Amino acid sequence: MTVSITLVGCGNMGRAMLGGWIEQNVKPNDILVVDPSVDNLEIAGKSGCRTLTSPLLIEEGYQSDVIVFAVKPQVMTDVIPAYQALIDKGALVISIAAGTRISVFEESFGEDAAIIRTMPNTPAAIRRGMLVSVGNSKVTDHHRKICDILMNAIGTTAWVEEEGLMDAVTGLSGSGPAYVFHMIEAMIAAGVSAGLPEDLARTLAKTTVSGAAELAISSAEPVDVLRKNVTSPNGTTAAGLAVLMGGNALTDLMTRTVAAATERSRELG
Ligand SMILES: NC(=O)C1=CN([C@@H]2O[C@H](COP(=O)(O)OP(=O)(O)OC[C@H]3O[C@@H](n4cnc5c(N)ncnc54)[C@H](O)[C@@H]3O)[C@@H](O)[C@H]2O)C=CC1
Ligand SMILES: O=C(O)[C@@H]1CCC=N1
Repeated sequence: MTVSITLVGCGNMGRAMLGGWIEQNVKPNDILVVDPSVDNLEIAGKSGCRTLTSPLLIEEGYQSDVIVFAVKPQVMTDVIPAYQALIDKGALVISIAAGTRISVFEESFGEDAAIIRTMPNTPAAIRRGMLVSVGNSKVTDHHRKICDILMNAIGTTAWVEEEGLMDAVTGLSGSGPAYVFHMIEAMIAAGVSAGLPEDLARTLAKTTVSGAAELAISSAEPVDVLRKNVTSPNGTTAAGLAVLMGGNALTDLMTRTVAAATERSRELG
């Protein structure tokens, strides 16, 4: 099945998805990108897709199977009314905005519109994203199939049936890459402070995080067993983990981190 896509907003996340779709052989001809930023359109245009700075420039006969809204939550209500004609022609709506509820789209497009809210993350750019979706009652199996085609092209997908879960999804996997990047930054700084040259510390930190994540995904063992496999009795890892796990330090910090992001997602709604 081929899917024609209108991508509204081609910043960090729009670009990540676009890169993944093109890499997965979605035809550039089947993609229209709308974004007022000429710089961002220039980058998007390099993939061969069509680009426009405004929805006012969309020709009358144009239609697409799906409109993906990838603009900031704060401007969403101003942006979406200009796409009513495409919705009237039957386009499925997918929004990736943090916080913005399905009801915001229903209020603008009417209750018959099929709306999916998806939370991706930036590793979608290398087809390693995590994408979680929830749909309204107008979303059919056909719509789910369209969404799955787009999202499977750029990562691992899951559906939830309860929209309320999307705030915690956003707090964990949507924002999660930033937590991991910061952990890599902290590991580099720690390596330097332990005496390593910065270049070497950077390579060691990135490769260790990437290798450990790959092992966690590919191994049949649960992650706590993988952790124990590294930890020799009275060895170096035990000494390090006594700091990281002492008083539940990292778990407490991560719980507060995800809770703060989850709460912010609720506020944005
Ligand atoms: N960056 C991330 O890791 C993730 C972001 N999101 C969501 O994705 C959405 C976009 O976030 P980012 O890409 O990070 O922001 P961004 O600021 O990088 O991109 C937003 C884009 O929207 C464009 N834009 C502004 N007004 C527009 C309009 N009227 N019509 C079309 N395009 C317009 C901007 O020029 C820009 O290119 C947000 O709603 C965010 O919550 C979701 C998951 C992860
Ligand atoms: O920081 C944000 O609001 C967006 C949503 C998830 C990741 N980035």
